[in-house]
Amino acid sequence: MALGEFDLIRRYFSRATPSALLGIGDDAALVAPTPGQALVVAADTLVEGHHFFAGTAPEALGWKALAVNLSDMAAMGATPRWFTLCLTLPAAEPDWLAGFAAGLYALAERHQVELIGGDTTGGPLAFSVQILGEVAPGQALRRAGARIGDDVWLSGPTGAAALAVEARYGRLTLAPDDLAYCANRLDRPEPRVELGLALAGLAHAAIDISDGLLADAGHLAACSGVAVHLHTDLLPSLPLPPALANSAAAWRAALGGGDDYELCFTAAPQQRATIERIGEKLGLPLTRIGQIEAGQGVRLLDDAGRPQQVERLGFDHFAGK
Ligand SMILES: Nc1ncnc2c1ncn2[C@@H]1O[C@H](COP(=O)(O)OP(=O)(O)O)[C@@H](O)[C@H]1O
Ligand SMILES: Cc1ncc(C[n+]2csc(CCOP(=O)(O)OP(=O)(O)O)c2C)c(N)n1
Ligand SMILES: [Mg+2]
Repeated sequence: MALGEFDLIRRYFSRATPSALLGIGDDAALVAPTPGQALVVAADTLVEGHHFFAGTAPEALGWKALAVNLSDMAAMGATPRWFTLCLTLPAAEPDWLAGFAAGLYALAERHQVELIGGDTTGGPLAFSVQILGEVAPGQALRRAGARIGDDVWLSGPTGAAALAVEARYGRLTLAPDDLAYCANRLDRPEPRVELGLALAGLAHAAIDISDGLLADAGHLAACSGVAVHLHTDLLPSLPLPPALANSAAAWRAALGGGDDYELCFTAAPQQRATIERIGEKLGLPLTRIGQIEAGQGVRLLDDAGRPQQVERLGFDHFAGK
């Protein structure tokens, strides 16, 4: 029996929403933000063929649709609370929908965010999530705010997801174990929500790495009116065999690949010990990769402090089209 639009919503996307005043089923949802907190609002879309490959497991898609939005909450130092989901589907397939919902709710439960509404239409496969969170107004982590002399930090290593993209386009061959690691980083990114919360009020500026380390560090530099100096010898290497981890492909991916959903943030050097303790507590490697200087843009320096020539790297939906 064909699954209708309203059956679909009821069956797969209507779990209880105890933290909302009114959840799914009316013309809109009602939420009451915590008094004194600022509401934090972000949205991100995933489109087949642009953000994910046709045939990607539905669990991974449900997970990632929410993960990329939670990552924006993390980058703001916000507590995520509620989200809406706009689904565009070529067909209503029960197995696919059950998988998508399982991936979505697995991550939602982990971060205690509730799906409170959305929209469902027919069309080419795409998902758009809008997320709502909260932060004490003065504590939000912004792209602006980096100060000259700050350390520049990065969570996790970057580049694995972009290596998986290269492999899936057939431009790179990876051994099965290496592909499994990279594909997991691409399909199931872990949004660094707890890190963002720990950094709120501590870091001076932050951004999540979606378009690539150099591009996103460039956004932080531009918003803060400073230069970001990054040291190639400080960049964390991927937990992959050295021949791959040190390859030109891994290097390009780490600097310009994107899809990492790690946080790049700046903080005063006096905070080093505190930040290292946060990393240990969260079991998340936090690496000091550079510092903030007067000037503009991003500079990449080798181990002798010599500036490296870098091409304009980073993901752009419209560049070159
Ligand atoms: N179509 C749009 N209309 C209004 N604001 C937009 C639109 N697209 C992006 N933005 C805003 O531009 C800024 C940069 O967006 P984006 O690069 O997508 O950030 P992020 O990497 O955090 O998702 C954000 O403040 C975002 O809200
Ligand atoms: C099929 C496919 N091609 C390319 C990529 C790589 N890719 C797509 S979008 C993107 C950047 C992030 O997407 P965007 O919409 O710019 O997110 P935002 O910066 O708004 O968070 C990257 C690296 C991919 N994940 N899948
Ligand atoms: Mg965006």
